[in-house]
Amino acid sequence: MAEEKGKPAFDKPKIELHVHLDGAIQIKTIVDVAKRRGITLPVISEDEMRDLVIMHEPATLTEFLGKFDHYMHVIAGDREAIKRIAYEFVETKAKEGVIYAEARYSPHLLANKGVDPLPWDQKPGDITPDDVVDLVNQGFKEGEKAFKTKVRSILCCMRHMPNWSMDVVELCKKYRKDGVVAIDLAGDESLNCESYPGHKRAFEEAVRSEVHRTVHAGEVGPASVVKEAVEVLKAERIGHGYHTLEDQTLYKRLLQQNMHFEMCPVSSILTGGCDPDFTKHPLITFKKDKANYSLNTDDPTIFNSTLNSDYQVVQKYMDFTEEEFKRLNINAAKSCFLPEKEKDQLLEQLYESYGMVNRTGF
Ligand SMILES: O=c1[nH]cnc2c1ncn2[C@H]1C[C@H](O)[C@@H](CO)O1
Repeated sequence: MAEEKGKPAFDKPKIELHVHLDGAIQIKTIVDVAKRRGITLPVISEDEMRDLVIMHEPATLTEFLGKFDHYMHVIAGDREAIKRIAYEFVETKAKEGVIYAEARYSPHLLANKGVDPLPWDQKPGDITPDDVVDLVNQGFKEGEKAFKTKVRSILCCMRHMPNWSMDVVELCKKYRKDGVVAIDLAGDESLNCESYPGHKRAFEEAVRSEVHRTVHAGEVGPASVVKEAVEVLKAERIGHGYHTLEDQTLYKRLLQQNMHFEMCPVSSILTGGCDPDFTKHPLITFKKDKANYSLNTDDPTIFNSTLNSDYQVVQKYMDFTEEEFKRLNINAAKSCFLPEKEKDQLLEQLYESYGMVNRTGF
């Protein structure tokens, strides 16, 4: 995918709200850690590993989710590796011109203790989901010091693991003043919440405890999943949401409510969420309607992309202008899950760098 080359599509400070930490690991890190831990990978070189992990053609969400099986066992259950991926994440985002990012991950998928079932066929160890959050926090904090980009975490519940979800909301509560800003629900959207009440209970607790909420919905699944996210799980933002357009009543209502949509253009094609012809992309409608949305990479390792490739795609195929890039980043800052004071500071930073003296215009 990665277009890159030449001048970035939007060479100004950016905000990214939808990116999976475990979908943004450098291939070199995977190969290095595997060597150090004596883990045999299915291939030997970095190039072969890249070829195995990257999605080259549009496929399905299930095929895409299968890509994590190739490397998660290398990072999970290793303190040094978990901290390292967090630190390197900040470095990458700083290079991309991101001044604030919300990175998401499932603490359970990186743990090797206190998680049932143990993921990735690991041997039991001593890293709990709570330890994972602490390690990621350490990596982000050290990264912020070194690279000046601020990163906060969103903790993911996984659709197929409803018995983990109460743990996830408790971790969000425990770390709310220390790096964690929200809860999410990720994974296979065909598993709805009626059949998996664990998620509903966790999101009810999130509402009760004022933990911010975003939900993957309408990425490959129908508008009804978006409706469930908003009405049952009380989502404040929607991850992807392309298929919301199939229910015009819902779409109009969400437009009116100024719902934020976390859009991931490159991802949307490769997961089979949207038609591969970018000129027919739902994002064009969201833009025309001046909706509240952000642009995001989602899983840059697997999509072989950078934030700039997402910006390039919308510039090339959807006529995005510098004005629209500014507008959507301001909307992203307004819709981020930081405490109000920090949000205001972030907005100030954007207004200043965008030369918006009177702070209005959109
Ligand atoms: O685009 C996505 N849709 C649904 N689930 C996803 C997507 N990207 C990553 N995930 C899953 C796989 C990861 O292991 C998990 C937590 O980041 O979230």
